[in-house]
Amino acid sequence: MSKLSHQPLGAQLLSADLTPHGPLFYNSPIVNSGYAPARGGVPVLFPQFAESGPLRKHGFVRDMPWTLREHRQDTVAETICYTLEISDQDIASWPHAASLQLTAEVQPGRLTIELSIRNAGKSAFAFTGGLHPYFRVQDLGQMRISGLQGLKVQDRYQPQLAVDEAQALMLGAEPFERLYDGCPDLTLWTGEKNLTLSASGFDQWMVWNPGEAGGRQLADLPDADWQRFVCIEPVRVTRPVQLVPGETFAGTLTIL
Ligand SMILES: O=P(O)(O)OC[C@H]1O[C@@H](O)[C@H](O)[C@@H](O)[C@@H]1O
Repeated sequence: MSKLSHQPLGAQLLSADLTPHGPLFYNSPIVNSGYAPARGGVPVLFPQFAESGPLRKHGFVRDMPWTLREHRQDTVAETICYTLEISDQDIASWPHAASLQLTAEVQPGRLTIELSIRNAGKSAFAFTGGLHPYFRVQDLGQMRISGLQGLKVQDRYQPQLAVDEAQALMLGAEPFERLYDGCPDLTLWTGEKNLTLSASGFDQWMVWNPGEAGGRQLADLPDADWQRFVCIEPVRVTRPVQLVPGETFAGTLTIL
């Protein structure tokens, strides 16, 4: 039986069943009509994180059809690989050429997701972005994240906060959006299990949840479901990735 489900739109991983933990990601039951990414799973953000530049929010590749190049499964592991080629003519506001590849591999006790981006054009470009996993939690009030203590932060709702001093991060009904300047290994207590999150290539964690009122404003999220996930996103935001022609960036997220 398949452990991964995914869709070509945005090369979005929708679910991953990790032995012995079970399903890792939240998926909204409200399916977006038209060509929009699903609310849940793991959207890919490129070449702009959120509203940190002039392009559309979170960039454009989550709204583009990728090509499934490989789907392999044996008794131990299951692997998928999607690619996307962008030419310098495709997006008027971003006249660059890039080859993107998203691979996900699940085996007992480990899920690895890798995003690689190659500058396939003739001039250098810079980008921000990353992976946007919606980790499923039993109840947001029980959820804890440890490993963030001592990191410098930029908090959307508490701009005066400079450093996170808490031993474990807990969220409530207020909206939460905090960019941590560093990407150490984290432990996520979901209310049912401890997951270890590690990243490479990315250099910041973004932690996001819309909160109760913010969740109600998201048309593709049932009113109570803000309590069922936390997004812990390995990203590049403050220090964009610079790629000269032919150069490749690789960023991974590993979940144990
Ligand atoms: O609703 P979207 O476009 O998928 O974005 C969800 C959230 O994603 C987070 O990464 C951002 O920090 C938030 O600002 C944003 O609201």
